[in-house]
Amino acid sequence: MPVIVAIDGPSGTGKSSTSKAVAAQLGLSYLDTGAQYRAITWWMVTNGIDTADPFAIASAAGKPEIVSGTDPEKPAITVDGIDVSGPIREQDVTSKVSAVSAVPEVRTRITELQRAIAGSAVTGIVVEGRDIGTTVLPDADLKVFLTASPEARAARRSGELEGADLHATREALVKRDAADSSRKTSPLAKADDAVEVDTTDLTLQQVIECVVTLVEEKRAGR
Ligand SMILES: Nc1ncnc2c1ncn2[C@@H]1O[C@H](COP(=O)(O)OP(=O)(O)OP(=O)(O)O)[C@@H](O)[C@H]1O
Ligand SMILES: Nc1ccn([C@H]2C[C@H](O)[C@@H](COP(=O)(O)O)O2)c(=O)n1
Repeated sequence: MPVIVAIDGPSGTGKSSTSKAVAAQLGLSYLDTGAQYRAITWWMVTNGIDTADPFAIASAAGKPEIVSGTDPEKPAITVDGIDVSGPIREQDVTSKVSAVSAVPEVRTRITELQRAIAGSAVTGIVVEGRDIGTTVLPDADLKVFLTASPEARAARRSGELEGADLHATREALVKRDAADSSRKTSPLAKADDAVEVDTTDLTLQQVIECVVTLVEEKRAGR
């Protein structure tokens, strides 16, 4: 039986790093759903769609073809055949992704893709995002909700970007979390049956070991 693992949480809590490592260690597929929302945002920006206009976003939501790779060792994402793994991490996309991902037509489209990918994972999959445990895969075998203090998350993010301002980084991620948590459709939220792991004082390796143990316990208890 394939094992389905949902990992949700705010920005910078370690979802991607943890999910990739857990999937690689356990021989599972991996899906970065944030990358999918970033990819559709990139397409909107590139095609001159006004990202402040939910109606314009809704009517264009069905147009781009988004293809996600599921190999945790080399995550890949294309839009209409173009590799967008670099451009989707740029500041312009990051600042607009919350607005685009709040549009219900966008969520319906991307959720369908996510369910199809999870359903075809032969050994199982680790899917990370904001609404995986609550909405996309409510029957997941294991749900984990990662948290960390805004200070720890900002320090982690600033470490990735040369010359980043810690205060500005903290403000930007708190603002994005607020937008993602307060949208009407499928907001960032912990599922009632998710295991919450506060990663503030844990190393990445400790978080990975914790989640691997939780998956193994689930598998053993089946
Ligand atoms: N427990 C940890 N201790 C220290 N650094 C960590 C920890 N977990 C993750 N990191 C580092 O923090 C940064 C952000 O991690 P990651 O991208 O996995 O977070 P995320 O939750 O997926 O963020 P986002 O939702 O914004 O994509 C990375 O540089 C990663 O190496
Ligand atoms: N399941 C998801 C995943 C992501 N989003 C949105 C909200 C995030 O701010 C944005 C980018 O995610 P990241 O790459 O930082 O993990 O995508 C969402 O609404 N639902």
